[in-house]
Amino acid sequence: MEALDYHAEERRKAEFNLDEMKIVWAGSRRNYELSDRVARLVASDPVFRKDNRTMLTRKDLFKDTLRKAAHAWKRIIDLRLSEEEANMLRSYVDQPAFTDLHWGMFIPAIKGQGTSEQHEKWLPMAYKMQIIGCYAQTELGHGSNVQGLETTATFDPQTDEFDLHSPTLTSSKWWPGGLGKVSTHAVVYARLITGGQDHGVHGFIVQLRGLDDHLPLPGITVGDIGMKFGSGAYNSMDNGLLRFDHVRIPRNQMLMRVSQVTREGKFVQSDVPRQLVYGTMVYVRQTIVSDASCALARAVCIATRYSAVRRQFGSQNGGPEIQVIDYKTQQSRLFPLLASAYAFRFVGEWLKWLYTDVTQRLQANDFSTLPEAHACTAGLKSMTTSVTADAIEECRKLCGGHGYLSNSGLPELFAVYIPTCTYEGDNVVLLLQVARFLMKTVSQLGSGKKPVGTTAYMGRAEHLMQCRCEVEMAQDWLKPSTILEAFEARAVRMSIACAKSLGKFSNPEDGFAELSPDLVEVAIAHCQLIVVSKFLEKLQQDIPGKGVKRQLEILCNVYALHLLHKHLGDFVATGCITPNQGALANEQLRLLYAQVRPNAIALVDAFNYTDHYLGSILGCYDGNVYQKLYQEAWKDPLNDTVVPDGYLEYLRPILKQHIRTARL
Ligand SMILES: CC/C=C\C/C=C\C/C=C\C/C=C\CCC(=O)SCCNC(=O)CCNC(=O)[C@H](O)C(C)(C)COP(=O)(O)OP(=O)(O)OC[C@H]1O[C@@H](n2cnc3c(N)ncnc32)[C@H](O)[C@@H]1OP(=O)(O)O
Ligand SMILES: Cc1cc2nc3c(=O)[nH]c(=O)nc-3n(C[C@H](O)[C@H](O)[C@H](O)COP(=O)(O)OP(=O)(O)OC[C@H]3O[C@@H](n4cnc5c(N)ncnc54)[C@H](O)[C@@H]3O)c2cc1C
Repeated sequence: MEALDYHAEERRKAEFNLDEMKIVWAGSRRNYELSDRVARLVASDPVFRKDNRTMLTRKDLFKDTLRKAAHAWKRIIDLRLSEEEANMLRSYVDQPAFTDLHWGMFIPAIKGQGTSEQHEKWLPMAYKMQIIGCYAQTELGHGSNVQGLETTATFDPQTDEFDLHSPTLTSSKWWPGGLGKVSTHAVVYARLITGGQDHGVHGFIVQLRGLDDHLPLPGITVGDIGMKFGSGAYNSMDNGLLRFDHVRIPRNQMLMRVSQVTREGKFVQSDVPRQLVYGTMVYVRQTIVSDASCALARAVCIATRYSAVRRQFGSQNGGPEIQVIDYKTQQSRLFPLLASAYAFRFVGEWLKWLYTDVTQRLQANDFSTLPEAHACTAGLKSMTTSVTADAIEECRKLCGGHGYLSNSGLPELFAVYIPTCTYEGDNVVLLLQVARFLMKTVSQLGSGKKPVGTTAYMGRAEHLMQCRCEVEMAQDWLKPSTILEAFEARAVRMSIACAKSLGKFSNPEDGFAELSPDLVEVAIAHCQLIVVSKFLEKLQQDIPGKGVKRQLEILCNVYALHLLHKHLGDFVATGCITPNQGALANEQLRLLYAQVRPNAIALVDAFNYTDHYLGSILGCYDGNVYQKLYQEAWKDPLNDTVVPDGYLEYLRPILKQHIRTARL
């Protein structure tokens, strides 16, 4: 018997080859096949069930997380999965866990900042999970300001050891994931002190718990920091606190790629830039951009599928009501988010390439592209996560009342996702880093130093400052060069205007602080330009499959023109376009939405998410929403009994009070 599919008609409308689009989304046929296989493996395994987790107490949720992590590890070993497959498996398990930090930060920190001897000693144990580690940087008093950390690591030449100490309450490590209850080790960031001199913040490998009894080692106080936002969600993670009372570690546990301390206690700064101490954050910010596209795609998939099932108003002669996806307002809220998911996917792919490139250069002692890699990872992490967090909430609203049900999957997705705007660098703080980079680039424009990479457009500032947009009809906005020039002109004009305003301050730092809200806008304009330009570059590639490239062109235009519409004030105020050209862009946008409409369901099918991973009744593949909602309601523990617990103690006395009152 053929399976019921409420979306069958929608799927028939698609004007492109879905299988080829799935490959574009996955990045390659190989990636598609790998991720499809691993996603199904997880979905079919009862241990990875997650539909009940919002009902669990914190302790039960945490134990469930440990069970899943142990089972995942067993599957990884038994099936001899590669590192890439293992990472995929953990991400499809879809439950924040200590393993994210062990594999995502502890190991990369040792790899990036350790020497080859340190790699040889620590990495084999970490890869086999004989030790489990976390990334302990943030403190109670300081997170963004890494240079303000207070934990000290004082070298003692007598014993050839460092003495780790938390001198104040605010120096307590606070937030590291996996620290609270699991990690046996941590990379701890502390101020290095030798011979009474402070050499700033460096990383140290520190054992926290006994490998036999899991008890904290002498001098170490460690625990969980408490419940976080939402039920379920990030509470599966043991974000922790940590204090040191003169804990001793051997000298060779300082990560010594960037700087060294000799046996005599001499501090040696190698020719590697000190910013490499921040290298793990650059790596993780890059992964967060790709993850943003996944989270956004997930929310959009749920909202799109539900919008095609949900009908409201407009029944004629007893016929069906209108699918809410056919309302223009629904399309104008939903389709830009769909386009953004694809845009973030492609910029994430490009950022991965940039990161790989900078890593190879660093190995060859070429540090020239490090500032750009920092600016790109910081800016794109900030922009994509802010958009995604807002988009998940928008998708909830697009699903009306049912979006607020836990089993829509959206509340939990939101709760898990939103800290991404804060961790790995507060989004505003990171945009200010991008702005610094841009202001520096502008200040060097007259010096003959040609801007390269993502700021190459600034080298054409003279043209971009006075060029005029040539759009006369709505369809003129479909020309890639017209779109690109409008975004470049807006970014360069905003940058130069800010640089000029900064020049009016006698103290540049005062100016930077005063103008920081404008500088944030400049950074956003630059990041949006990067995303638009990388989407356009993607379209230059050979993309096989009937109609696939055409759909991507439509999505790229939707992405760019919705931004133009949203930030019309910037584009018009900087004289990049006229108000009439802005209106034509909006007209074109409406036409584009009509082209997306028949393909919408297939465009979200291309994400290839299993129902398990989506975790949403509203987004399930077959669209059988109402029956599933009805069945699911009966599974709620409140429905275990017809009359609720507490009736006799609390309800009945109130309900019966009129009888007593009447008797009085
Ligand atoms: C299998 C699993 C796969 C993936 C999972 C991955 C990960 C795990 C999952 C999720 C993550 C979960 C939790 C998150 C964990 C954390 O949150 S860890 C803590 C993160 N903390 C931060 O991000 C702190 C943010 N603050 C900073 O980064 C910096 O302090 C600052 C950049 C804001 C400022 O630093 P300062 O030292 O004060 O710098 P400055 O004076 O402003 O700048 C000096 C120069 O250095 C340049 N620079 C700054 N940062 C970097 C960098 N990272 N890389 C390269 N260069 C950098 C800056 O541009 C300045 O350059 P100049 O040329 O202008 O001198
Ligand atoms: C779920 C979660 C997991 C985490 N995991 C880890 C982990 O594994 N390891 C770890 O070390 N840390 C971890 N952290 C800590 C995280 O990295 C920090 O919270 C983050 O870097 C932000 O720093 P903060 O908390 O000090 O924010 P603050 O800097 O105190 O920010 C507060 C406000 O001040 C503003 N602000 C701060 N500085 C400036 C400025 N210069 N200019 C303008 N505005 C400014 C910010 O925009 C924000 O609005 C985690 C945090 C969370 C929420």
